[in-house]
Amino acid sequence: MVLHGGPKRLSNGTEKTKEYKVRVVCRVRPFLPHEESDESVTVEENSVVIVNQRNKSENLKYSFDSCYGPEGKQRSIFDKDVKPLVQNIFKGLNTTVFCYGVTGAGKTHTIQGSDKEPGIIPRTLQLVFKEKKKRPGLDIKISYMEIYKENVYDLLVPRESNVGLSIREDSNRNIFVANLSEKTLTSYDQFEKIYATACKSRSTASTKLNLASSRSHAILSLQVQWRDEEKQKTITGKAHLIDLAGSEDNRRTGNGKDRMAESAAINKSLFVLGQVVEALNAGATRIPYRDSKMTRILQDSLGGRSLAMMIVNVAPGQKFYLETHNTLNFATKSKEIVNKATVNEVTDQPKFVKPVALPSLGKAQRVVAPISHVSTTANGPIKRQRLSDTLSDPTPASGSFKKVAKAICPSNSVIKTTEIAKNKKITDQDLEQKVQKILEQKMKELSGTSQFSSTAQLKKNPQANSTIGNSEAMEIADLLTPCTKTKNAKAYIMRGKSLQQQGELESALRCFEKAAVFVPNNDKLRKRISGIQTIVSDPDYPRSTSTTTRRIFESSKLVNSTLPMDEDIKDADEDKNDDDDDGDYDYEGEVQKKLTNVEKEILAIVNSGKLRLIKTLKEVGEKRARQIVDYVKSKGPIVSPKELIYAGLSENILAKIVKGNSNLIEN
Ligand SMILES: Nc1ncnc2c1ncn2[C@@H]1O[C@H](COP(=O)(O)OP(=O)(O)OP(=O)(O)O)[C@@H](O)[C@H]1O
Repeated sequence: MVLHGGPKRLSNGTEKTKEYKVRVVCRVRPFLPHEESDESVTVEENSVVIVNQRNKSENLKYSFDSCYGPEGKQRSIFDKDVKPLVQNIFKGLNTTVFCYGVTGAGKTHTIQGSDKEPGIIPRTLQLVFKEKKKRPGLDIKISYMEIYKENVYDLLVPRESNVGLSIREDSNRNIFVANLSEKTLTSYDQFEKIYATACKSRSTASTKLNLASSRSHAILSLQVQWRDEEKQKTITGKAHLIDLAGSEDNRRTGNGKDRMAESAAINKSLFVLGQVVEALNAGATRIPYRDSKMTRILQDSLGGRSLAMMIVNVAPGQKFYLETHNTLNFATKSKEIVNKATVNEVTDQPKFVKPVALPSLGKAQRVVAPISHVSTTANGPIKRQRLSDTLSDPTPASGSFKKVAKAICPSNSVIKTTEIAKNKKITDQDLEQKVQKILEQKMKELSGTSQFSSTAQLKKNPQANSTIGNSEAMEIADLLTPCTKTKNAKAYIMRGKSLQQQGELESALRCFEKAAVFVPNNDKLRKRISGIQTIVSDPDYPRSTSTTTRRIFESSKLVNSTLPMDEDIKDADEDKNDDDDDGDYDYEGEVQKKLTNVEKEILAIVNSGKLRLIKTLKEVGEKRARQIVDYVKSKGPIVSPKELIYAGLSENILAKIVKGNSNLIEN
């Protein structure tokens, strides 16, 4: 059943999961003192009406769940729309509110507000502290981050000690940011101080359209947790309050060089957001969440398990017509997105199993999960499980350690569950070693001979294992934890990379093929393999000559084998918990199919990431080549030359590059 509208319709019953449409609310801000007013945008009940500038006798009407005109007050929006949604955190649900709109449309005003007119974040915290008066046991925590130029930064730590953080996914498919700090709050005053300091750290700058324009997406995550003694459960609710950076037209914002890179990152992530919405509405099997950090973080809020509300901020006036039109169209499409709200409950651990101390687990497990609850149990089927995850949450619903151990151990296993449970100081490394032992024992049993190499040997020298056939290797891979699979894949990829650099393509190919056994869904790796296969199967491939000749031959056949290696490794990393790419819809493949042969050649040269090679392209001088290299280095291989628009190249220049290099095919 799909419920439309707001959380009012969420049942309180025993059912833990319900489908919900994203609630979309529109807010049109008043004219600012320096703006010339007109009547081109008006609000009628729950609709926004704009005058069609192409045919002024016509009006375009957009309907939403709620609409607020210029007189709309912060309090009304909160009380009528936001509060009913966010108070679902006291039922153990995840909720998200995000503001979307063009630069200067009022997003920061709405979500953050000012001392005189507090916005959604301070009001939500006031609500939570009011609730704490009724439930003193309520534990309140916040984290606050920004995504600036595609890097994630912690806004609760001093700017100078800030390093970019990684986004990860746990075995329950919850997205979280590794090493993001969180603060436990005991009073509203404490929150105000922390929040005021954090807001100052956020990246803002002045543009022609907004004196204090936010140059980043900011995400405040609030977590409330309490114990339900009656049900013997710990319940967690989360609210993610998000101020997206504004989409912008660089000609109108008057962005100079400094602002351009920021603007490219902002526009790209908002473009991907549009693609995510399109893909969700089209029912595509692959949703491009991973194409930007912001959509990756919003994954749970768009088509995920969070109750979500989008506030669409609109600037009034004819001069914003195009932006308003685009924003409202986007908002209309977003109304169709369906999320599945799930209660975050963790049943008490059985008395006879001692919990394993959290600090003894791996780094990524120790950090707080600001985006989704890491150890929820009512989140639907668990696809793959890390041994360490199981230990951190040994509840029956998430699969006990015993179950996992049994799956990979013979009955006379070297590890006993009780031994693990008793041993509070067990580390990930200990676990890996123990698992390795079990695997070696299992492999011996499988082979009955010494021709089976151990995984430890495989790691040290991936090539040494050439006697293992693929089916046997796959059998071994099946026994491994996702983490071990990734490690093995990485070892092979690294070895392959080094061999490829030495011009030993055939040996490199063997390594990449072995890596693929562990990460069979890694598309980039598959492409690399097929690229190398094409080269080595070429009758002219100079097999027995010097490595230099082979390298020259390879670079003359610029194909997928030249993808920057880190991409495969990154993918191997992500592969461990990800089934997204198993889907039938291959977004990158689809884009590449539409490329002309010249575009494909240009793409291969660009993706080589080599300055010297890129400079050989006509219309690409030193400066442009550097822009391209920097972009490919930071973002990985691009899928179409058109993507270079985000590297700062204009559409005109791109057209010239494509035209100017048509000889790449003729020659
Ligand atoms: N509802 C409102 N009432 C009064 N003033 C408003 C309202 N909304 C926005 N403003 C004012 O408009 C200006 C721009 O708003 P704001 O900074 O919130 O825009 P933004 O969408 O966050 O822009 P950017 O994406 O550039 O950060 C600010 O001076 C803000 O105080």
